[in-house]
Amino acid sequence: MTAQTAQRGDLVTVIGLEVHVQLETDTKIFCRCSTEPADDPNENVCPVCLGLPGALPVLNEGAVEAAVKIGKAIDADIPEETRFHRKNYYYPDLPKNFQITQYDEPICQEGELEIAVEGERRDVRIERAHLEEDPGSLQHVGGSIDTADYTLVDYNRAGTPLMEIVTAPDFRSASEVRAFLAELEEVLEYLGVFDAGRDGSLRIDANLSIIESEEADENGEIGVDALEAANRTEVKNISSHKGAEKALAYEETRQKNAIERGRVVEQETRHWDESRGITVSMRSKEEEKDYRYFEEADLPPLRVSHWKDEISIPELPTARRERFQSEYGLSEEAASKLTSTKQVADFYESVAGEFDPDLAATWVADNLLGELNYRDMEITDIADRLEEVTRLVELVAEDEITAKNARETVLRDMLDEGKDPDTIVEEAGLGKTDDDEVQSAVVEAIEENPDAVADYESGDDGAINFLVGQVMQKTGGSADPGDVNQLLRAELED
Ligand SMILES: Nc1ncnc2c1ncn2[C@@H]1O[C@H](COP(=O)(O)OP(=O)(O)OP(=O)(O)O)[C@@H](O)[C@H]1O
Ligand SMILES: [Mg+2]
Ligand SMILES: [Mg+2]
Repeated sequence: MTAQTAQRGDLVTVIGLEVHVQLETDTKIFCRCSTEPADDPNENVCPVCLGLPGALPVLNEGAVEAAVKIGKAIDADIPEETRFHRKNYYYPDLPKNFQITQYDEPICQEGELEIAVEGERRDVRIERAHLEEDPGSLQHVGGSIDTADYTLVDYNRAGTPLMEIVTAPDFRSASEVRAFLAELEEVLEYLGVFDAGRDGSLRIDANLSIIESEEADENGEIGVDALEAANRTEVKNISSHKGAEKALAYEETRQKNAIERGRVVEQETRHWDESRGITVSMRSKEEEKDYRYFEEADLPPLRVSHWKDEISIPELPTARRERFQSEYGLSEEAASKLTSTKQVADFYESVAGEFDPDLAATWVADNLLGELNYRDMEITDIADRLEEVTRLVELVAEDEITAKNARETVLRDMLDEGKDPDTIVEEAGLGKTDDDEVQSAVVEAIEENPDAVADYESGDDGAINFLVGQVMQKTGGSADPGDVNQLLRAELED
């Protein structure tokens, strides 16, 4: 970082994230209540997740399995043994007045995640990732958190398994944060431990501080002492990538303005108010000692050392992206699109295995994803119809229908009307017309349009397009326009 520009150039933005990921398990982390979205508030609850006195937690094996998968994916150290602690705080979303979480022996330590920023790859360090229970959710009625008339409490969410992933303060801009969140979500979905479509499944606390560039060394690196000494704010209540970007941009400007005016940035917890697009001060930052962490005596320490050998994870997006380029000769852009979710990548590979990889790429990346996107759908919405899509690609590969008809009629009707490709081809008469029929349409078009023929013969090459149009009309659009063009020219030569 060189201090060439005045004032603002002298300040470095430092960001670290705490990302709370809801793990996809059937039941909650310490009881057997369902994690499915419920119709009514306080429906999926029991003495354990309501925190009634005397109720005892039992750890959900599925949550630990998911945590180990995440640990392997971020190349974290998974210790011999992991423990749970009580983090004490008083707030209505948590009826026990403590949250069962992990403290100094979390299930994952010191991992990393590779991201690409402006074409350059680099690692973001993950300090730790630990398991904990989600608190209940609060609904503020008649305003925001600081202005509401009253607040309703819903414990359906209480006890949903969470993985809190804590990054090192390695980000220097909101766009790096965006790249990280996108990559993280992709990885989590590949692992099958997370559903991005679920409301509130990813919630972010964003920590931001502004540090004078004099604190940085010649490589722009800022030392641990300076990072620790800096006053940071922690912005809570961010539930989307967009929200994170906006909240960080707001916070960056707010802190820089304060510094430029000679004011001190308070170390505090702030709340992101999505509807107003601002962060508001909530409280001074609580310190570790405020939480009176102590060991959760109701849960014995858990030996996890052997789990990592027994649990396997699939090929991850970055590796798969690279393999798609080398194995199928795809561009980086196509490979990225085709690996954006595991389902898309798996489907691409099944199609590429049967037909030409390039044709498969056009069909999956451009046609299918394009039409799905237009309809606000995902590949998972047509999971049971992928065989039909493969059949459609086969019809094109075997030259039974034109690519244009396949794309513009068959695929669209498949998605809009739920019919299978063969039925659509038959009903709409899209099967490629046989050569005789095309040939006689060519002869007819020439006989019926002497003016266009005369124009063509006197050197107006454009007149051929009119004749092509006539033939296409006669064959109901099922002839190949390029072939028709050739046939017309050949016929007119004679
Ligand atoms: N100078 C800094 N500027 C911005 N972020 C920082 C800075 N120093 C540390 N951080 C980030 O702050 C976060 C600290 O999270 P951690 O969960 O360890 O502590 P906490 O926020 O105090 O605890 P809690 O879980 O109770 O919120 C990390 O994401 C880290 O990268
Ligand atoms: Mg934290
Ligand atoms: Mg925090």
